Amino acid sequence: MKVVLIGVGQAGGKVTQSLAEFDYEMGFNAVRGALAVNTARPDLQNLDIDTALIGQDRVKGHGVGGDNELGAQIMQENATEVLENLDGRITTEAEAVVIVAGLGGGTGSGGAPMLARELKRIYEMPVYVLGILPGKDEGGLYQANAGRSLKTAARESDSLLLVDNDAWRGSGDSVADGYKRINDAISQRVGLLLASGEAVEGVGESVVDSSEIINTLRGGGISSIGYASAQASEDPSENVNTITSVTRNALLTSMSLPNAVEAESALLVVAGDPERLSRKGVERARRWVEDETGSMEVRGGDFPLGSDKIAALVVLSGVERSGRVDDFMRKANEAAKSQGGTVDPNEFDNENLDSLL
Ligand SMILES: Nc1nc2c(ncn2[C@@H]2O[C@H](COP(=O)(O)OP(=O)(O)OP(=O)(O)O)[C@@H](O)[C@H]2O)c(=O)[nH]1
Repeated sequence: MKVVLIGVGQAGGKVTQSLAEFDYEMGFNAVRGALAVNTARPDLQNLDIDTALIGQDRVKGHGVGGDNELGAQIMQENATEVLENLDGRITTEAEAVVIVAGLGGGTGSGGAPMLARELKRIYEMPVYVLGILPGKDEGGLYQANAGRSLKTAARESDSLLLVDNDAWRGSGDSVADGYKRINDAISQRVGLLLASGEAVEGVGESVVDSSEIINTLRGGGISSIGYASAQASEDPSENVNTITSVTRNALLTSMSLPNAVEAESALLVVAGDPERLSRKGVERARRWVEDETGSMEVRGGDFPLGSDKIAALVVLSGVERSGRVDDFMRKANEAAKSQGGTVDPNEFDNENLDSLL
């Protein structure tokens, strides 16, 4: 799937750069444009992709210090300028736009949903938000910001792909090492998903294309992604079990939103050397995903890739009713109250979330 990426805020810019680099190094060419937008000048100076500094009149290039309402306002005032940076590429090259942001800060958390709204007013194509949830040890302001931003981003975009900062962090990692590992993991998983819709080798009926990604996410709400791989045998008949076991690992141990398995729809992409892939294995794994997620809408397909490994990439859509999202919203609500108690006590309850989605 050909996309334009727009990173908003510090985390958004870093992850966007990491995704663009992965796509370039792998030669996939799914990323047709990458722009980082921020209110903080120093965060942009560290990046090699195109950048746009906004809100200089308000914060003088210093960032919004976690104030996501200010982040949203600044984006609203500057959306036209941001879009001008990208217009040519969005209209001529892209099948979708992906906005990337950390949901805990100010610029990305407030700016990403606002930008999604502006893009949707102008373009027909899907607009997705890749949102990073603060880990459970991060401060109350981050949790409260993310709670608010999560609801709005899910409402304003065609799908909010959530990555929990605790999901792929190594146990002994420093904060910086942890970010590097998580950003690499995001790039690999999301990068492979985008590239899977662009596969050119061994084209056949079973190869995943962009429309399957778009249709899987069509229901809106919150989505998540997982990945696992294993060594493949040269004989495809010996890989039936390998395909089912990598699919189990991806869904049960490696999702970007852990413990959220129940879903409205799903996509299983099995990547590997076409000579080694087993149709029977892919179909068996796809049926297993149906049983596990309780979804009747599970798409499955291949991604031909020159490799001696087999990998499973699982995308779940409509996971907002999972206990994991409820838990997060409860904590965000408590954090919001302890930040000054200005939040409507019902704002984060589940029914309210349902009606917003
Ligand atoms: N995965 C990941 N998360 C990050 C990274 N950098 C920051 N974060 C997370 O992003 C959230 C903070 O958002 P930032 O992007 O730093 O903030 P911002 O949008 O630039 O907003 P302001 O700094 O308030 O102007 C926190 O939850 C951090 O843990 C990164 O490189 N990778």
